Amino acid sequence: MANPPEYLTSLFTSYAAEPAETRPFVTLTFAQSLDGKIAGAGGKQLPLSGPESMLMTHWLRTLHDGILVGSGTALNDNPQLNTRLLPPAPADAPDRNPRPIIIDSRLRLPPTCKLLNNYKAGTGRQPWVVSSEPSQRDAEWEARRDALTAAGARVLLLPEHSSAARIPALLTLLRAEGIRTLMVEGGAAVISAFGACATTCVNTILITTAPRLVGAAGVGYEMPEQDDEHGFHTVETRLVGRDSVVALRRDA
Ligand SMILES: NC(=O)C1=CN([C@@H]2O[C@H](COP(=O)(O)OP(=O)(O)OC[C@H]3O[C@@H](n4cnc5c(N)ncnc54)[C@H](OP(=O)(O)O)[C@@H]3O)[C@@H](O)[C@H]2O)C=CC1
Ligand SMILES: Nc1nc(O)c(N)c(N[C@@H]2O[C@H](COP(=O)(O)O)[C@@H](O)[C@H]2O)n1
Repeated sequence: MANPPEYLTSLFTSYAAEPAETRPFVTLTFAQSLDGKIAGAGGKQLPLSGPESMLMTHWLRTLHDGILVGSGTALNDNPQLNTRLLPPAPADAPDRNPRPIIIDSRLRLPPTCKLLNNYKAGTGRQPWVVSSEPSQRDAEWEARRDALTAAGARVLLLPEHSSAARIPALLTLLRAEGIRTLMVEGGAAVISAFGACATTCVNTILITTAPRLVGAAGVGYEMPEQDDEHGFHTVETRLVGRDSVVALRRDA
């Protein structure tokens, strides 16, 4: 397959027709177990997605300008967030990788992480690290900023906001920096934070559910009750390999 599957692209076709927005279109997406866990005990990273739905996730990545994770995921998983599982694109094709964006107030992302190594190797875009708490900015923070910048990252500053205003402010900043479409992959705290403002900040929720049970010690997340009046509606339900994939869209 040389292009993303039609059932994915059709989720986003209306975006192109929308007028200029002040925030990116946001897709909140992750893989979970049947009992609603996204990681194992102690945050152990789990291969929940089967090969087919993992491939789908990489196609989904190609449909977004940016891909966002929290510092917890960046430190725990050392992710790559690129599209390396896809068949090679023609040499003259535009870069299909989304820009990795890490929310990391304390700038704990290691300069030796895979995201920065991939950028240097040409297998990923330059990571942006967003620091949002001025109170963290001391000599140590400045040294970490300098080390990350030297390693190739771009460090962006987000003015301090209340907890409820932080995600909207982040989205406004990213749109001003050219991110029109944003895929939010996690982890638990970030999913919960986007979930809490989903009716204004999230356009699409796409959840892959793997047929396994992780147990009570696994890492879960919080979502508000679905409110049909404020419009998240199921627009796709399908089996991808052994996993079920459900997509919800918020009404415009
Ligand atoms: N199954 C799946 O699809 C996925 C699973 N995971 C799993 O999730 C786990 C990591 O989750 P978790 O530890 O919760 O870490 P997160 O990746 O959610 O990162 C949390 C951090 O993000 C920063 N942050 C900035 N703004 C906010 C905000 N408004 N709300 C919340 N956090 C904010 C904070 O860091 P700071 O103070 O540094 O700014 C916070 O500590 C791992 O076990 C990983 O394997 C992760 C992604 C997908
Ligand atoms: N779609 C999906 N399925 C799983 O089973 C997962 N564990 C995840 N995790 C997310 O993907 C990141 C890893 O990405 P790379 O393989 O390194 O590109 C991980 O950090 C989570 O964000 N996703």
